[in-house]
Amino acid sequence: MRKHIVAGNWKMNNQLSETKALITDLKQQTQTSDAEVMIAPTFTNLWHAFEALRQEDIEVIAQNMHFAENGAYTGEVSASMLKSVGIQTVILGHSERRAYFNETDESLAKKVDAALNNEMRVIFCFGEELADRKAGKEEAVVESQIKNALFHLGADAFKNIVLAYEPVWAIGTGETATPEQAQDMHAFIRKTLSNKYGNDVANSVSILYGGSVKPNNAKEIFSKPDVDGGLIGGASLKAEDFYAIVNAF
Ligand SMILES: O=C(CO)COP(=O)(O)O
Repeated sequence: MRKHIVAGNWKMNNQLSETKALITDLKQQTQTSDAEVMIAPTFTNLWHAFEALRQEDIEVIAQNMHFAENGAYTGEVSASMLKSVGIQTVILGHSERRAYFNETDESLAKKVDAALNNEMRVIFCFGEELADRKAGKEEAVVESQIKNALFHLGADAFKNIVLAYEPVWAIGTGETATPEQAQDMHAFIRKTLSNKYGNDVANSVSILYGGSVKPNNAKEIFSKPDVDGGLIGGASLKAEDFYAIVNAF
């Protein structure tokens, strides 16, 4: 049975006081689903969030990290630094990182290796742009993003990889992929994994959908057989909305 996961990507939102307030609200919510729940605050709030949620069933995860262990990389944060403040999971390859910070499949492959070498879990994001979909190239784009960043790994590594399909045209736009579009792509992703690593690996990897998931559409998206959870942006900034999505399983 694959794990259900609902992760809130807070992006560059919430100062410390706002982080404290949102965590207080999150603690008051009731979980009725079996989903693993995660939140990804910005770097400056990770330690506070980790300490504040130590006793709760909410994992605090990071939005990004550098591939080097340490050294002259001004402004960057390494895997071991994240681990030193309790963080075990990192989001890598978000489309905003690819678009605004020049992240490439090659640099992402190095980041994935660094995270796994530090025994961290990776939520690896990818997804096509609107022009790709209009040209009918969405599967080819997704396949190359996955192959280039992950297919150097051995099958065992996939125990610590979660995939997140986030079509760029659906992020922050209010436009969601239809549940059928999400299912079709998730099934294609699983087939791509199966062709390389076999059915056991393909069937064990959780594949999340991200892009304008809201309380009113989560249930339908999560009802699809190859959708194992969601990576939630805007709606993760309000505790009630986030838990309405967590409980949509
Ligand atoms: O980018 C996302 C999660 O990583 C999705 O963001 P929205 O839910 O705001 O569309």
